Amino acid sequence: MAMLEVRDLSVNYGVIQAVKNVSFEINQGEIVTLIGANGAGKSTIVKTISGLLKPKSGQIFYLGKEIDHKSAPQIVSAGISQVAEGRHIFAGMTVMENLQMGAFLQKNHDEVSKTYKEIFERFPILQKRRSQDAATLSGGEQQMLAMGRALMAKPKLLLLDEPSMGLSPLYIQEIFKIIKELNEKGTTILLIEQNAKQALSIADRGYVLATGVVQLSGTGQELLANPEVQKVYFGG
Ligand SMILES: Nc1ncnc2c1ncn2[C@@H]1O[C@H](COP(=O)(O)OP(=O)(O)OP(=O)(O)O)[C@@H](O)[C@H]1O
Repeated sequence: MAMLEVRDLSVNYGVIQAVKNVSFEINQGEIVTLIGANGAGKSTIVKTISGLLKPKSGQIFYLGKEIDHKSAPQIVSAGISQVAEGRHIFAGMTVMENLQMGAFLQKNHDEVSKTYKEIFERFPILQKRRSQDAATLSGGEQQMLAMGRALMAKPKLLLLDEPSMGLSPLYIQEIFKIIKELNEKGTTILLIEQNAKQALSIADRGYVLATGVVQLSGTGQELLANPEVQKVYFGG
């Protein structure tokens, strides 16, 4: 059984059909990437998995249970956390306060303290900046904070929407390294990226989306070697 199964999913914004009969699955322990141009429907899929949008038709199953009718907090409680595109940290709050917001569903204080420790080990810069307002962080640090905040909920499945967006090459390398390490430590990952080459090189499997439809799928290596992917995404 797949950890997450998206089955024949269609999502509309009014009359705009953003996602059309999309099906894919994520197995426990995998990094799966969805790649595609602007407007392909990637963010819409992520928002629908995390309960922020409702499908027009189709179903989403998580660990065998249908979740597409559940609320966003119920989905976080079930073990799925999202890091939204553009990060959306709370700019007027400190780093520590932002992390606290990520633990809003955690009742066990000892467990929360342990999670802080793990986050600070993973992102030492956040510990260094813990009393600073989040607005004063660099773009890369804000991305780390957004990831750290999502990890405070101890997700089994982490949804990352364009984590490399707007970052300098050095930070992009760092973020991809962290994603790989998180996965090696047991977090299953859905990675949405425009940075197709890097996403496919760390992904077990990938799906290529165009105008709301899955056009290609395969292992990360197969898609990297695919002439069509090379032409469209890597410039030939
Ligand atoms: N709130 C909205 N209202 C109306 N249409 C929307 C809305 N959000 C997205 N869309 C449309 O839905 C389609 C899919 O958008 P989506 O943001 O899911 O694509 P994406 O692949 O994530 O693109 P990007 O890489 O630019 O974030 C696009 O045609 C977009 O214009």
